[in-house]
Amino acid sequence: MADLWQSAMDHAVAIARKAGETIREALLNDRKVTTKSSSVDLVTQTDQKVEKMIIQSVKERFPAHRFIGEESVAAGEASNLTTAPTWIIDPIDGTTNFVHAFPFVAVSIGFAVNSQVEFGVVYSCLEDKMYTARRGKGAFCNGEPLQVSDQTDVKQSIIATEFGSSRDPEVVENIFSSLRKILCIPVHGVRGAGTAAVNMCLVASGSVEAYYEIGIHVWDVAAGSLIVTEAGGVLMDVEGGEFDLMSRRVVAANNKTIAERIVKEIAAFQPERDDHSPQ
Ligand SMILES: O=P(O)(O)O[C@H]1[C@H](O)[C@@H](O)[C@H](O)[C@@H](O)[C@@H]1O
Ligand SMILES: [Mg+2]
Ligand SMILES: [Mg+2]
Repeated sequence: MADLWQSAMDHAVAIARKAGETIREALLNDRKVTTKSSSVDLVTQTDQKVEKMIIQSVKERFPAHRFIGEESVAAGEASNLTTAPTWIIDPIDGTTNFVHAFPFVAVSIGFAVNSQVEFGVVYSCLEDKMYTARRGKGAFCNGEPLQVSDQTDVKQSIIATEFGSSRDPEVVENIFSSLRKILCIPVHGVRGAGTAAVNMCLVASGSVEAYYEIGIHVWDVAAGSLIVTEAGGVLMDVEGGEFDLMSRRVVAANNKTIAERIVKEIAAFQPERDDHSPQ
C-alpha cells in the first residue's frame, strides 16, 4: 500500500536540511538575541525566519495542513493538536546553544495525524546528523538504523536532562532535587546536549539510557518521541503514566525498567499545558 505521508516526510527532510544551511550561515554573522518567557528564554531573528520558511514551504504543497510552531505560538497562535494533519515545528531547538555557538543546534519537525505522530525529523545541523523516523518503519541517522541501549541496570547508565528556561526558585528546587536523587542512585553520569530533540536522538542512538525533563513543549519532543520509539525505546510521563505530547513532561528511555526507575526519583510538578485554554 502506498505510504500516504511519504511525500510529506521527504519534504520535511529537504526543508530541515535547507533550514540547517540557513542556521549555519546565521551562526557566523547574525545572532541578535531577544527574550520570551524569561531573561534566559532566548529567541533570535533566525528562529523566526526559519519557522516562516518551513511553514511557507509546507503551505505551498499541503494547503490543508495545520501547524504548531514554537515562534508562531510565541506570537499568539493557539497550540491545539486536532485530528487534522499537523506539522509540529521547532525551528531552532537549542537557541541558547546557537547564540553561544555551542555545537548542538537542531531543526525539529514532527508530523501528526489524529494526534498521533506519523513521522519525525530532527536535523542536528552543526553535526550534520539527519535523524528520521516513520511510524512502523524504524529510526535512522543519516540512513543508518538506530537502536536504543540494551542496558537494564540504571547504575550502568547515563541519564540526560536540562535545566530549562525557568529560574523560579520553586521550579529550580524541583529540578535540583530530581537531579541530586538520580545522580546519587548512583548513575555513571548526567548529561545534557542543551536541546530536547538531540537528547531524545541520543536515547534512540543508544548513547544515553534515558532523558527526562519538565517544562519542554510539544514542538521540542514531537519528532524525537517517534525517533525514540521506532529505535525500540519507550516514552512515559514523569509520574509513570502514559506520555502526553501536550503535558510539557517527558521521560524517554531505552526500556521500561530504566524509565520506571528514573520516575521514582523525579520531583514532579505540572506546568501549564501546551493546549491550555487562555483565561
Ligand atoms: O531552544 P528551544 O527551542 O527554546 O528549546 C529548549 C528550551 O528553551 C529549554 O528550556 C529546554 O530545556 C530544552 O530542552 C529545549 O530544547
Ligand atoms: Mg525547543
Ligand atoms: Mg526553539
